[in-house]
Amino acid sequence: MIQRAFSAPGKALLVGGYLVLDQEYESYVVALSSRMHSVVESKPSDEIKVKVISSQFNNDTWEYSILKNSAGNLKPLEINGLKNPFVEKTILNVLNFFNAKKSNVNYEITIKIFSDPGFHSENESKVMFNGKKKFNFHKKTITNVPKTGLGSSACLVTVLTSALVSVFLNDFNVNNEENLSLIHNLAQVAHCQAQGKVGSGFDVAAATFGSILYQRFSADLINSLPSFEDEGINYGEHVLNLVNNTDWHFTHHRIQLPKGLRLIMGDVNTGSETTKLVAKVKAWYNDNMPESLNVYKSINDGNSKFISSLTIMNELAGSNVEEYNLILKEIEQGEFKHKVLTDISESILKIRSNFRNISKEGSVDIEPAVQTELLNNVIKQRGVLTAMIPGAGGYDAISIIATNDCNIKKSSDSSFENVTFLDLKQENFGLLEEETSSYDSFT
Ligand SMILES: Nc1ncnc2c1ncn2[C@@H]1O[C@H](COP(=O)(O)OP(=O)(O)OP(=O)(O)O)[C@@H](O)[C@H]1O
Ligand SMILES: C[C@@](O)(CCOP(=O)(O)O)CC(=O)O
Repeated sequence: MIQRAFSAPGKALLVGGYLVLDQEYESYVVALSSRMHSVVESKPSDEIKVKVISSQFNNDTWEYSILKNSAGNLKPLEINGLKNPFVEKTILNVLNFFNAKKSNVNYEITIKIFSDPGFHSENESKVMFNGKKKFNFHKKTITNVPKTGLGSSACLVTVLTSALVSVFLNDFNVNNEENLSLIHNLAQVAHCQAQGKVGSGFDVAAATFGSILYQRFSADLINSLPSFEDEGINYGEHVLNLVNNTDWHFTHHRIQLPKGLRLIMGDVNTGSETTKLVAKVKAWYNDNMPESLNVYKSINDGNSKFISSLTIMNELAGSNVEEYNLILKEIEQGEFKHKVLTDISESILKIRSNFRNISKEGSVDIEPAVQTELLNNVIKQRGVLTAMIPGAGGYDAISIIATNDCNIKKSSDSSFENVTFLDLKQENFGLLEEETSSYDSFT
């Protein structure tokens, strides 16, 4: 019995929301310390069987037998009629990919999934700690536990893809760029198919590659895949060609927040309305051309200035420590004189102002008034560089970039009474292989 373990980080899209749905625009995505995990056990078998267990959520279990249809495509069938589209599509795409490569897929595979605190509401849960990992256990099934917007499905698909690929690809190595690209491409296909739509994919990209500047791939790459049910279609060949032999023309460049700064995530409400918000913004954009294009270009100018200013801070931290320490002191004192600080502050204010205009014109709550008031109070705090509403916006979260010593989390200011500051931080790395012993007593 071979055993391996993997983990992938949640995400926060700091700038680039909505625009990143268009290949033209770049986004700034921070990977978070809340991670999801997969522990895989496999042994050769006379036929392929896959069992996925999520013991934290009422011991949810999905068990698949694999059928071969008339065209030779492998179809996972959950033996108890249970549904988890993200698990099913991941198994479908990985199996058909390796089947097309003529790899032996006859293994009995058991994969245990774990999610760190942070992905879901901790209410009505029991914390279990084995001395290495801490997980919350719920008496409810996964779909009945409120989510927090960190990208649980993207992480699930990424760690599940990695677990399965590690069974069929003996020398699978998360430090190998080609292997990472394989995981990314397979996971994007499965995630989009499971969601029934093609978002920008920033969440799967962050789960795979970590904190990144990200520009999306063309949705046509995935939308043009045939269905594995299509008569006479060798689905696996199409997946193999898309995943291995196609340039996706997307970009991901590693980033990290400048030295001495950290990300603080505030949870304001559970649940996110991303799909509805995206539909409303798209309608506003199409109904208000060409003015809406000008608004997007203004937002993109803000995004670019934010990104370039953080790059300058990273360079100064290395090339001019004295100047950089003065910059950090200005943030701590709440008096921005240095151009790089005024540029960052003004770029986010410009982005937020444009999003408030879209909110008003499109009747869509990207930055609702209550969040505007909260953010305006947050940025007055000493040690805070800037603050924004991550991703699609709405009511559920705020992101803050602050100095390591900023004590906003301990503030008694009544403005923050509805904010739960999450116990997580930014991480640079995406997919990691973990020590299987870290999960002892949970597995
Ligand atoms: N630990 C887990 N075990 C099994 N399935 C999971 C787990 N975490 C997430 N999922 C799957 O992902 C689904 C949630 O994905 P969905 O796209 O609805 O939200 P999301 O955008 O990923 O959520 P969020 O960004 O809030 O984390 C769950 O209903 C479940 O099918
Ligand atoms: C609105 C969008 O650009 C970002 C959504 O981010 P989040 O799910 O709210 O973290 C959608 C997308 O990129 O797929």
